[in-house]
Amino acid sequence: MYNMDLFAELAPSPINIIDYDGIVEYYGMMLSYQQADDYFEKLLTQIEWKHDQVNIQGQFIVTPRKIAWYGDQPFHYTYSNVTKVALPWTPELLQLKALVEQQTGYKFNACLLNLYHSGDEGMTWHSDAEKDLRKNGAIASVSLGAERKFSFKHKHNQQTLSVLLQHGSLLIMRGETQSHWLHRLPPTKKISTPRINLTFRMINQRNIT
Ligand SMILES: O=C(O)CCC(=O)C(=O)O
Ligand SMILES: [Fe+2]
Repeated sequence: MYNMDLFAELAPSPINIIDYDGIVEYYGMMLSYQQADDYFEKLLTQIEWKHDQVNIQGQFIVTPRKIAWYGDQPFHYTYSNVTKVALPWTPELLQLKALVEQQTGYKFNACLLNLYHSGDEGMTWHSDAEKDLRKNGAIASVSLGAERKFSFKHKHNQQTLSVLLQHGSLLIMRGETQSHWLHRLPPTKKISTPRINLTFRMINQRNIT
């Protein structure tokens, strides 16, 4: 019998967003709408959200966006010149991690979460290639809440491509994507509701206190 509460069926094969210099696969909805709503509510209240602190060209900036960093061990993760230490997994994060690993076939040992309170908040062009991350490791991105546009820009030819990240969807960036492409979450006036994003990552094991 078809059960609406089961995890939504994935497209038989994910759609590749970029055709060269890396692989970005959009799987569409990984969770049913109800499950996505439930995870959104739980993560919103249970995650230890903190405003992100970044240091850009000597300027210490506190972002309106909130973040959290979780992992198998107290991994250190430094980006924008600020180091974060991973908190232990929550049950919901472990469930989502297991699901993502099952769907993608990759293993992850840490997760960076972002909370964008509205369309006013986004993330500027960057690639996720810090030395703490496994080189060319896969990064799996789960989206919950407001549907937002996610864009890629090639570092040399400036080609730009975008995908809409649905509530409960899964996207994976792998291969040489981070070496050749930047990505961003553009701010938009059209959206006033919040979005949570989880990026499951593979941190090098030596990055422990
Ligand atoms: O919010 C997103 O979809 C992307 C977040 C991102 O690129 C990051 O955390 O590195
Ligand atoms: Fe990123």
